[in-house]
Amino acid sequence: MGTSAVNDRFLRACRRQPVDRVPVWFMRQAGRYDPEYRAIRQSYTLLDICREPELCARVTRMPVDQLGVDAAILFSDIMVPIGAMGMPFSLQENVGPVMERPLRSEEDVEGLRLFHPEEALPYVLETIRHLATTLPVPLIGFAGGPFTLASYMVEGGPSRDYARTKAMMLARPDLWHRLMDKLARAMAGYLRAQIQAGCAAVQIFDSWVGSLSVHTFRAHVKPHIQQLMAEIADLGAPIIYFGVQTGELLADFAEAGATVVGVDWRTPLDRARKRVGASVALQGNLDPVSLFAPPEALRREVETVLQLGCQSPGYIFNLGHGVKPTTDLAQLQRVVEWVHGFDPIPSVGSATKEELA
Ligand SMILES: Cc1c2[nH]c(c1CCC(=O)O)Cc1[nH]c(c(CCC(=O)O)c1C)Cc1[nH]c(c(CCC(=O)O)c1C)Cc1[nH]c(c(C)c1CCC(=O)O)C2
Repeated sequence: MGTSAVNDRFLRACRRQPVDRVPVWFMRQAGRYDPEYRAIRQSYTLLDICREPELCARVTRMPVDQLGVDAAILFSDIMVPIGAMGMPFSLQENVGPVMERPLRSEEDVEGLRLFHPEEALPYVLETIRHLATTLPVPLIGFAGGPFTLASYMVEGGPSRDYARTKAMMLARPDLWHRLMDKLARAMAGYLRAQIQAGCAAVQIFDSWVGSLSVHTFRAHVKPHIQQLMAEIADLGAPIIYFGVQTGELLADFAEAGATVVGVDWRTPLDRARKRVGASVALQGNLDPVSLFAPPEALRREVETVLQLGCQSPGYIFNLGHGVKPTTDLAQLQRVVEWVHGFDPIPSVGSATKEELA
């Protein structure tokens, strides 16, 4: 692990160190846009792939070989550990996670198990151990954020307004805090195990946390996120915290202990930088829909994002949310080429090209 043969520009950017080129990877970079992935999905469900370490490692590696990205993200789903906590679910095509039975009562919360990752999800850790010694780039592990996981558990599936989740939060703050505390502790244990198995960094996908007002986020979620990140900080792996529509929460994300703050496309990266300060790195934030534009128009979008991102040290190029299933693979390849062709030097202040060589 961590040998010099591994391309480390992603980890350097996480730590706000000078880089030779801007690192790039894509949220949801393994998936349906890729014909090879679709072919595998003819014979295996998503959860089948997760449970087969060799196949899972192959799927994780595909975007590294095909796109030339600077990091791999473990192929899994934020719901995988929710099964291990005792809540069965299915992943339904074009819908998302659907719970067998939603979580609604005091007893439901008490019944959630704090699982041992090595016992409950050995195949995840086996996949990581295999990848950590064979990938040419760092491997990112991940977990869902407590609010986002709770939203699936309480609603029973995807939701537009998270009405039941917010109702529990406001009507039963005691119960809500017990649920958040359990989820934060379970995900901290899960992320610790992933890092110990060989993940070089982790991302917390709190995709739907941007649906909260700033004051409800601070009162009902932030302490648990802070706790989660504090519980894994001693391992030294960068922690990326990301959610959609979280422009107003970015300063709180940095304050809660993130090493890297993920930004969606609505907030310009220079504005995000002003909000988070100089002590964290930024990741984002090309609108995933711009990948449907003709190459010349896409290129202009990529350049704009790069110029804003590179104004300060510590920048990782990514989309503002996941790759859409109908995206053309060639467009992603072009983006990687353009990002790697961009001169990041203005972003590193006093360092010269010779010093970096
Ligand atoms: C909210 C969320 C989920 N899962 C995830 C999130 C957070 C990220 C985000 O906001 O996009 C995270 C996730 N899910 C998946 C990954 C794999 C790693 C990667 O390539 O990024 C990651 C990081 C595989 C997957 N997870 C899923 C797919 C697509 C379906 C499939 O291939 O069978 C993949 C590749 C299914 C899934 N699982 C979930 C949804 C909403 C869906 C999509 C439903 C659909 O459109 O069909 C829950």
